[in-house]
Amino acid sequence: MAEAKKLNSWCFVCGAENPQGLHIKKLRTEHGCRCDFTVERGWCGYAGILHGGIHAAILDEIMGDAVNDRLKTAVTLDMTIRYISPGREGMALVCEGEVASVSGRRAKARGTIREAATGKLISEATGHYLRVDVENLKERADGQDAAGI
Ligand SMILES: CC(C)(COP(=O)(O)OP(=O)(O)OC[C@H]1O[C@@H](n2cnc3c(N)ncnc32)[C@H](O)[C@@H]1OP(=O)(O)O)[C@@H](O)C(=O)NCCC(=O)NCCSC(=O)Cc1ccccc1
Repeated sequence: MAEAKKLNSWCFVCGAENPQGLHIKKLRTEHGCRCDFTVERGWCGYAGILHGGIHAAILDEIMGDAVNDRLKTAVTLDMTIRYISPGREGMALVCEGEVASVSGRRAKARGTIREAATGKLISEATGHYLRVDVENLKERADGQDAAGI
């Protein structure tokens, strides 16, 4: 548990130690995971509209956390996002994720981002995840660091 916390403490989405991070606080739900957040100016791209990459980062994190409840430690293999309505600077949003299916080491998850006040759908995603051995993942990353990759 302490090791998992250490591995996540610099997470771009939820890591408390990352000064460049989004500092999103996640909550377990009956069906998976959720977070509530407000769009900051620095998260926007064009004209005060939430950047598509930030949608992706938050959806991936929330779906991944829902999957981790079932597969322990998984990584994203792929994800697909539909951007339905712009998220705007200052808008309060809710992201929810849940596991759609599990088969062996693999899971499929789905997630949504909605406007908190109205429930209006802002974006939705599906993703595939694969259970991995954390130590192997860490060793691989350390090896790449050593090789300057
Ligand atoms: C570890 C692995 C995914 C697989 O490598 P290895 O262990 O060497 O195993 P191998 O290559 O043998 O494959 C095993 C099986 O998987 C299949 N398969 C493989 N790739 C794909 C594919 N792309 N798409 C579809 N399938 C694929 C492959 O065909 C094989 O299938 P088989 O068993 O023969 O039927 C490696 O490619 C990797 O590290 N990728 C980067 C992942 C990464 O960085 N993700 C982002 C960071 S996570 C995050 O940020 C979010 C988060 C937040 C919170 C919580 C959770 C998540």
